[in-house]
Amino acid sequence: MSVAVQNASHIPFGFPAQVPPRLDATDHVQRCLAQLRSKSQGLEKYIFLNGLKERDPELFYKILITNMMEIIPILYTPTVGDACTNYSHIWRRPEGLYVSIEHKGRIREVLRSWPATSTPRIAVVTDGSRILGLGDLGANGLPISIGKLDLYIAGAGIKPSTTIPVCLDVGTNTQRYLEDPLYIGVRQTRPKAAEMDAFMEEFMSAMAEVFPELIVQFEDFSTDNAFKYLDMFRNRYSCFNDDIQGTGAVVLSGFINAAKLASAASGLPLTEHKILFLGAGSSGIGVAKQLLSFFTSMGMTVEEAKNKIYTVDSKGLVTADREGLQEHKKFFARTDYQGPPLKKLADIVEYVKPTALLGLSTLRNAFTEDVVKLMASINKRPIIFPLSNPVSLSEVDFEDAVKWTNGSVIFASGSPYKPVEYGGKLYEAGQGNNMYQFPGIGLGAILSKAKHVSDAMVDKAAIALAESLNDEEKTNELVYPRLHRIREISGQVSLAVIRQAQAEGLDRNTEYRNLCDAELLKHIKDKMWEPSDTFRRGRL
Ligand SMILES: NC(=O)C1=CN([C@@H]2O[C@H](COP(=O)(O)OP(=O)(O)OC[C@H]3O[C@@H](n4cnc5c(N)ncnc54)[C@H](O)[C@@H]3O)[C@@H](O)[C@H]2O)C=CC1
Ligand SMILES: CC(=O)C(=O)O
Ligand SMILES: [Mg+2]
Repeated sequence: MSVAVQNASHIPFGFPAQVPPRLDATDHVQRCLAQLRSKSQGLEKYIFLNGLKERDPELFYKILITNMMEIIPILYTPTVGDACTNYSHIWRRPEGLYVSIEHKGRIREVLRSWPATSTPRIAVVTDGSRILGLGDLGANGLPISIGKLDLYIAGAGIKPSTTIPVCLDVGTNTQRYLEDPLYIGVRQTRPKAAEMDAFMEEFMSAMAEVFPELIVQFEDFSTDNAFKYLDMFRNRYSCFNDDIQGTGAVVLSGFINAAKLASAASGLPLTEHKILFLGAGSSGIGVAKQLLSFFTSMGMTVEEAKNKIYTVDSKGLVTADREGLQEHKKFFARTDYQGPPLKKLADIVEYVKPTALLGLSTLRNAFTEDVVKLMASINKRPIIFPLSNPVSLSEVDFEDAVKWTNGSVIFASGSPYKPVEYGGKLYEAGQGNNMYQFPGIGLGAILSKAKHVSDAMVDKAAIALAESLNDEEKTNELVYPRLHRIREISGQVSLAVIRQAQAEGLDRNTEYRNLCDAELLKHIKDKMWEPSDTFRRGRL
């Protein structure tokens, strides 16, 4: 092997660096994995991977794509939660786009400074105000945008250079960050609604002007703003909200598969299921709306479908007679409950007798032993989905759910759990996380150049995911496909999204209209970016 000389600018005093004579690309993958595995803490692994991505992005993505089960929990939930919480302290280099409240009036200029080497196609945009279930992390929220985009790249083959991770640095209401001398964001509290709305207007119109081919994914905005900005922008720009729509779609699809398993055991038709949500925020209400849309597509009236859904917030069962009820909670507020407010979850489960209990509350261990056992006494196969992230906020741990239901639980969680052995059988947890949806929704929107991301496109994405289980996964009673198939799944989701965009005339790229499904699927797969296998071979 020839020995090349690298002119690496980080070598002190300008000495040229030399690649060792026996450096082999395949061995180097193993070397990097060994270095990663030698670190005991999740955050150290995150920092290591981040450094690898800077040094050798092709190698980083190769390792990610070929080791998803191991790497995704580091770059994404749960470890990305630690990375965000500590971002001001672990920050090493610029790796995304910060648009600050101080840039008001000149946001276009700031966007134009983005060093794009390809036409930008997808941006994940957070304002850091509700990162996972960890609250207002301000400018520390950037790693969530980066992590989501790494999933776009690994899970749907989006070309890295076409992605833009964005954090809107508009302040934080978290006192410990405002007092932290190393905090990297503007040191002020969040603006009032009118100022924030004007900022968002300028930002979105600048994004559309500077990056006309771009889809915007809103991520981890606090509840009110999540709903508000989706409503404000969804018919004007190509955008969607991952926490409302992506989560809605992924949980609907897991619910469909879980309900089939539960109904097979109980004989109860799908239309007789009752769903209880702990958490009535952006994701809880997003999922409830997606379920409503599914039930109505099965022939139910809106009232009948709504009647299947119960929501609970920090004050208990959400009822219409409650004073000062927030706007987004009103639609699903119950009008049929008479009696003193129901506050305890066990009492609410006793009253509702749900077939499915879904947690999007950020409340660790909210599904207590008595609640889980009650679900198991009401249902032969209780559906229990603790969906809050990261895993430290999960409403119930997988092992407990299996044990307390004597193995009858149908389980999916927001963050990953390892398989559990119980009574001589191995149980696998599903991962009900929007990562199964947004890469395919985004890819479909990018390829079709969708004018908007419609509700029907999201509905179709959910059904495509539900139908993507293969025979092995069905035999093992999984409710989501195995993660290593994510590219294949994203292809199917993307196909469904493109077809729906065509049906609604939202596809600005009309070239795919004449392709049959098999041809279009092949085309989608051919479009997926792959890291080069050479990894810097040119320099080795
Ligand atoms: N698995 C997935 O793909 C996703 C999971 N999530 C997770 O869902 C959680 C919630 O996210 P959002 O809905 O956006 O947050 P949010 O702040 O909009 O909503 C939280 C809801 O939980 C309720 N809540 C809080 N404390 C409670 C208590 N003690 N008892 C009952 N209810 C309580 C609140 O009243 C609110 O309705 C987060 O942990 C987030 O990471 C969010 C999106 C996707
Ligand atoms: C998964 C996700 O989007 C969240 O927890 O916010
Ligand atoms: Mg989110």
